[in-house]
Amino acid sequence: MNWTQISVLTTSEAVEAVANIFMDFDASGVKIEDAEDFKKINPQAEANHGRLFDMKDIPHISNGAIVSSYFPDSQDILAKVPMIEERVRNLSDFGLNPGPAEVKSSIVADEDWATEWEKYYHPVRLTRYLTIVPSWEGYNPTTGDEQVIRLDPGMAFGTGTHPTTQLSLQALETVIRGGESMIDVGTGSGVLSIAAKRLGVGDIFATDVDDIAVKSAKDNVRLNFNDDAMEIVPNDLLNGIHKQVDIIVANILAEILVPLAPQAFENLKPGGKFITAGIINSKLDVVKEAITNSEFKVLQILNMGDWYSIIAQKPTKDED
Ligand SMILES: C[S@@+](CC[C@H](N)C(=O)[O-])C[C@H]1O[C@@H](n2cnc3c(N)ncnc32)[C@H](O)[C@@H]1O
Repeated sequence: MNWTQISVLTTSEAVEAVANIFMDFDASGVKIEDAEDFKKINPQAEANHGRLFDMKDIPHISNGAIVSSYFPDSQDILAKVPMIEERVRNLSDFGLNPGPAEVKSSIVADEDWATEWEKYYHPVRLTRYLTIVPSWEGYNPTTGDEQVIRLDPGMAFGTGTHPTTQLSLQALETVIRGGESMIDVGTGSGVLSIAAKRLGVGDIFATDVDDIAVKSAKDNVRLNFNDDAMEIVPNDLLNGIHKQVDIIVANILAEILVPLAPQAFENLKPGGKFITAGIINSKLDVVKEAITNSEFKVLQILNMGDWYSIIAQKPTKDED
């Protein structure tokens, strides 16, 4: 079967939002080529800790980003290109720079696109303790305290290599002491829940609004633990969820974190930690304000390039 590939030339800060637009048009898959990802690679660190990319093998762009998506012939996506173009241009209303927002189309054969990225994805030690290993590669930990996360992200977001995921992993390493309960909102491939379990979290409840992500997270949990290691359900934010946990983590766009903040407050025990990531620099103040308006105390702000993560705490009973 032939597929139509639609590609948008945009900026690094807009890649997630453009990917979301494609998903709204029922794309069957999204590929991101981001110049920032390549600039951040430190060849020496890669050599020490296992290799993420083989630079010389990869066709890459030196500026901005290209987000491509794939549609079956039956969707007649070419007729909708003007609407896609308009949605991308309108990202400036949300404080994101859409860049040139140039849209191109081409025809690709079969489903090669679905597995194309796999050849660039290798084991990588992402934080002090966490190494992500693609499910199809063998790997032996190099130190005793290294925790391995086996992952086949498939169509779901979360290979572990995006800065927002890395910031979330670093924040989890900072707050986890062992034995906590946790909710992961927008679990994607399940990467944060699997990492948290490896770092010693007890009960984990993970949600995602996207059914493909829920399936992918379940498959990835099975790659690492037993089926019943954690509960993963389709859900929009924390609507209808009434729990009392020690940690809530959410790596989602800022616009979605804002309504999540009061729900997180309700679902945390006194003293519980709320980790948010997915925050582009222009949105940091908006998210911080939503967090403090919900009576959280901001403990720490982590930063990687244009991206931020916030660790906040619900006051303990004594602080009320
Ligand atoms: C940036 S990805 C993060 C994936 C993974 N947690 C990570 O850190 O790599 C955001 C995820 O949030 C999900 N999501 C978006 N809006 C949501 C909502 N309203 N409720 C629950 N999940 C949502 C998306 O489907 C996507 O899987």
